[in-house]
Amino acid sequence: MLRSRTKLIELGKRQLCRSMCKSSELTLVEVDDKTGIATLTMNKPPVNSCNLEFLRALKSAMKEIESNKCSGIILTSSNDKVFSSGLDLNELRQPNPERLATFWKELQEMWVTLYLSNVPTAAAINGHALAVGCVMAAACEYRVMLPDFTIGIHATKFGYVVPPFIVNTYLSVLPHPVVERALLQGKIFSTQEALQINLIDEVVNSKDEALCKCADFIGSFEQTNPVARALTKRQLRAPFAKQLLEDPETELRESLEYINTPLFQESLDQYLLQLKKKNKK
Ligand SMILES: CCCCC/C=C\CCC/C=C/CC(=O)SCCNC(=O)CCNC(=O)[C@H](O)C(C)(C)COP(=O)(O)OP(=O)(O)OC[C@H]1O[C@@H](n2cnc3c(N)ncnc32)[C@H](O)[C@@H]1OP(=O)(O)O
Repeated sequence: MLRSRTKLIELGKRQLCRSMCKSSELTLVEVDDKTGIATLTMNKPPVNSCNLEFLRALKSAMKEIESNKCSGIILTSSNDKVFSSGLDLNELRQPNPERLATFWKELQEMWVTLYLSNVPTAAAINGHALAVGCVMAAACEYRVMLPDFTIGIHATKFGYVVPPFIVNTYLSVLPHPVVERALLQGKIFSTQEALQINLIDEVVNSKDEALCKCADFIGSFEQTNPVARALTKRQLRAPFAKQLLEDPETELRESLEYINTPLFQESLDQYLLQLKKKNKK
């Protein structure tokens, strides 16, 4: 009882000393004056689907947080049911070639920025995290999730080949056989299933609790040297990012080619129809 009261007081304090750092329409950044932890809230209605502008806003918010020497990043969502629904599929449908190339480059850069961030990163998953939404959470160092939501990469279910950097994000969190089965089945996990396979670290009952856990995780590095920590993290993660760091053009070319195939475009049309139909029922 006493412990939970102390926790609540602690939570209150944390909320009080939070100050706004910088926000755009699509992202909101709040920095805790005491801890230096930045909470980056995704705010693209209705479901945080990643279009070009949103990917740009996310990347620029992360870079700004790093350059302000914040002590860590907590990634979360302003929507209390959806963390992120992944890529905005409208960006991939009958695309304008120039915009698609810019979009895909932004995706690559946003991923590299988050995956190799110098500061500790944690995801407070307060809603469904699908496809690239799951990838963003998995690119963080720590994940805590609310019950009764879903998380996973279901690309193969609707006819998409999974790009290598997405495979690699899973591989840096989960063992190879688990990744293989999950990606080939296009498996979407419930919160409880995600905990069982260690795709997430903990389950909590509220967003505030999720933010608190993430702050505690980031605080656990207080006694480490930030430069040594960042370089060690980079060393551990570089093999998974090697391909994108050394040759982003090949990944870009292969993805654009694939997105422009009739096979991809047809399955995308069908999938988008299904998504819209669901809402008309
Ligand atoms: C060898 C080289 C290979 C290279 C391969 C290259 C390319 C392959 C590309 C593969 C990459 C995939 C990564 C992705 O991230 S694809 C995105 C996949 N995401 C999804 O499938 C999520 C779909 N959404 C949902 O399941 C649900 O929306 C939800 C997230 C569970 C939320 O449900 P709910 O709260 O009920 O909201 P609605 O369903 O009503 O959605 C509201 C509104 O938003 C539209 N919408 C939802 N998600 C997306 C999206 N990802 N993109 C675009 N639009 C989306 C939905 O249609 C609704 O619109 P209307 O209000 O107009 O009906």
